[in-house]
Amino acid sequence: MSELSEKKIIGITGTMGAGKSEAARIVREHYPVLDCDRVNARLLEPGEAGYKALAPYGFTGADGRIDKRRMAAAMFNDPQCKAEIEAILHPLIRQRILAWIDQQNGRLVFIEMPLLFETGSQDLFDEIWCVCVDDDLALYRLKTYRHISEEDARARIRTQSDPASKRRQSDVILWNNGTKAELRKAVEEALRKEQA
Ligand SMILES: CC(C)(COP(=O)(O)OP(=O)(O)OC[C@H]1O[C@@H](n2cnc3c(N)ncnc32)[C@H](O)[C@@H]1O)[C@@H](O)C(=O)NCCC(=O)NCCS
Ligand SMILES: Nc1ncnc2c1ncn2[C@@H]1O[C@H](COP(=O)(O)OP(=O)(O)OP(=O)(O)O)[C@@H](O)[C@H]1O
Repeated sequence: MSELSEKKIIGITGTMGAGKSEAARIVREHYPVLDCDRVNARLLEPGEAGYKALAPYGFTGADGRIDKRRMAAAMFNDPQCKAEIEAILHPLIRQRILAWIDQQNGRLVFIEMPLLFETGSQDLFDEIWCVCVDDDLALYRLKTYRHISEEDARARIRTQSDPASKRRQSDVILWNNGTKAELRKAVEEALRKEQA
């Protein structure tokens, strides 16, 4: 168990488009799951800590909200800008994760964290599950179902650590090259092992 608490804290990670959210949706039917992309989106809302800290970057649109397309274009075309923004947002995300963990009473809690390894966050977790998919299938799904251009998806994926290294560092591998029903089976099997 983590030194942070008596709970078992499980991280769900994987490359962009691997199916983390899909896996998390199934886990959420049984256990609490924190979605770090949502935590980050919240931090970027007007008045929130991330929004305030990013004011000098001029990403705010006419409606007073951060224009995420503009922010993504800046970040994924300029490694220096990306590093600066991450240095602002990642510690804030970590703070929110710790606060959320503290509020949970259950024995098992899950955190969906895309950049778990990239941010060196392994220390937060008792176990890490990695959702994996072939590269071409991830790009196809992102394009077809999430309407993200292949170019934008590739730009993000290029900056993430490679899937094989994520797999090597994970305790459980959930392959998602098949149907959603097959992913559900794999997730439910992993959950059964936790309950055993
Ligand atoms: C660039 C931003 C504005 C794009 O917002 P958008 O709503 O389009 O995407 P969303 O936040 O839902 O992320 C979708 C996926 O993009 C990938 N991604 C997001 N941020 C990053 C990053 N810094 N590096 C690599 N990949 C990333 C992840 O696979 C993530 O699951 C947003 O992702 C952001 O603020 N990123 C910086 C904070 C961060 O690192 N978040 C991810 C870890 S919690
Ligand atoms: N087995 C599957 N069959 C068909 N579509 C799938 C499958 N798994 C996931 N998808 C779809 O593929 C897309 C990408 O999956 P998902 O959003 O879960 O990935 P993710 O790893 O959370 O990506 P991100 O890093 O962007 O958050 C979604 O539209 C999802 O519904």
